[in-house]
Amino acid sequence: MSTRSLPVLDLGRFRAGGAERAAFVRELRAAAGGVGFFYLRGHGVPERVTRRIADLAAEFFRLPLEQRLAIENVHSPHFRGYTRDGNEFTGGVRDRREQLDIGPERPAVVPRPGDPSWWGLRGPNQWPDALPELRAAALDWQHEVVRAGRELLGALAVMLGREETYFGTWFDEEAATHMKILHYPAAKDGAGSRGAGSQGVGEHKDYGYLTLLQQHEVGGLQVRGPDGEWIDVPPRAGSFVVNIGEMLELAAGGRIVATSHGVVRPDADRLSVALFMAPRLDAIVEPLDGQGGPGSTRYGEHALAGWLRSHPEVARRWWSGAPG
Ligand SMILES: O=C(O)CCC(=O)C(=O)O
Ligand SMILES: [Fe+2]
Repeated sequence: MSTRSLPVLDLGRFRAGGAERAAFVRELRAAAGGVGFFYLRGHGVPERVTRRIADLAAEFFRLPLEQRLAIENVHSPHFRGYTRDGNEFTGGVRDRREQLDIGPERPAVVPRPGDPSWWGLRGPNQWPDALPELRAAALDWQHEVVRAGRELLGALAVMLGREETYFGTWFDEEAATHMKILHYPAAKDGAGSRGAGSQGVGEHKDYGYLTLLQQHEVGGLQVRGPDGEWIDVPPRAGSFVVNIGEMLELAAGGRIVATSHGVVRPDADRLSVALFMAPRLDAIVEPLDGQGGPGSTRYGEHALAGWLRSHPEVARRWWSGAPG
């Protein structure tokens, strides 16, 4: 285990312009091109919004199991809703976490012959009847964090020598933004360090562009450093943890990296809320200047493959004919 810690970047400096902005872009280059993970403050998301979602997340996971299961994701072809502890897989191994997946609130696409299957990811969410205030709080949080994420994408574009609006094309109102509310139950069996049975969520890379993560008091998140060592990412009040996803690594021609990370089972209950900034499902993500890495990728195909891998029950029930 490494004792190094991740850099803390202040997005307010980018907004300030001039020398501050230039300094921010330099720090961003070092952070995004180095470990690929950093803390972000100065993001402008009000504390009222982060506190509210934290409180409601805790309340949601305290609801009786049958109320959580009333919105289980097996009822949704769009992988929306609740996943019970142990029903998600990473690297073929069961994760020990429960979660609520919330995507953009849109009507399902009525499929026509020849339509690509990934359009089926579009559709409505499932919301808990027993906690009606969660809907507004989640959408409010999402709205605020997306605003910060867009600003950061603008800074990354500048860092890559492009206009601030460079990534905007695929991030219009059809963008496949996704939010996940997570609970890692305390490991009562002492499994909370790396080794057999310690997987809160297994080692993975995120598949979109950027992830902004709000963590509460209990840690457990670890990232792979450049030398393969695990670096602890403890919660920092008022900061989000940001990491680069696979599609942004591709879009940036490999100049910034998507870093592997995972969560070890904590010894006390851990809550986190993640926002995955992702482009439209029909986006064709291409390397900047045609440089480096694999060729262009259709985001919808990439995202669907990930969902099918991690949620086999939903895959069996709704997607048995889909390419996988
Ligand atoms: O809960 C966390 O801290 C990380 C979650 C994560 O990496 C993910 O869901 O992709
Ligand atoms: Fe992740």
